[in-house]
Amino acid sequence: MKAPLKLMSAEALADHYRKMLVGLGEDPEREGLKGTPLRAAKAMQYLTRGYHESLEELVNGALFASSSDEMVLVKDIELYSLCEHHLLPIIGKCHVAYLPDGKVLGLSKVARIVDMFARRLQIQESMTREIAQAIMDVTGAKGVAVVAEARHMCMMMRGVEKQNSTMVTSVMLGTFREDARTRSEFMDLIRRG
Ligand SMILES: Nc1nc2c(ncn2[C@@H]2O[C@H](COP(=O)(O)OP(=O)(O)OP(=O)(O)O)[C@@H](O)[C@H]2O)c(=O)[nH]1
Ligand SMILES: [Zn+2]
Repeated sequence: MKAPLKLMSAEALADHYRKMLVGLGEDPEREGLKGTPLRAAKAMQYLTRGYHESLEELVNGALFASSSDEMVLVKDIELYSLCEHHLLPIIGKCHVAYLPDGKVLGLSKVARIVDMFARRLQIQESMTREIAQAIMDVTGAKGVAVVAEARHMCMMMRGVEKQNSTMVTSVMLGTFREDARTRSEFMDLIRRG
């Protein structure tokens, strides 16, 4: 997913929030709302900051030579994203595994890669695929598996108003796709409490 073509300053974006408040029948000059347009603009910029991050800068060389060819799994990484249809939160967790091929990635970088794609306007399917592909590109692993489990506020707070459904998406690349045993080892590990 590409970054937006033209970026606005927080102040310019705040003007739009001010208009939105008026459109919603509110008074943006009342005491409680005075700072809100700028705060909301900055919050939205923060929640979409993933557009402006680069994989290279984020990984910052934290790739280490290793002869291990055993599965590396980072599970239960918190996920906060925004759905591109309603701009409402997607909240959940993500499990990322890879089979190293001579290189392992700094542990925190796995979570940073998840955030880089979560902090955009997303649909869960694309986000899952983008995370998997990025882990593959960075590590040159033999295989990558990503499972995301999330709740969509657009389905809970409005619309169909279902409070208990979770969307689960998975992307398997390389060995995880080709070898059922590797895939089921991963699935067993993430299901374990
Ligand atoms: N596949 C997929 N769908 C999503 C995701 N996030 C939101 N949606 C869905 O996007 C769809 C948009 O449908 P529309 O009919 O255009 O919008 P809507 O009238 O607000 O739909 P309702 O939510 O059913 O009220 C809805 O079915 C949402 O549940 C996502 O990450 N993946
Ligand atoms: Zn939505």
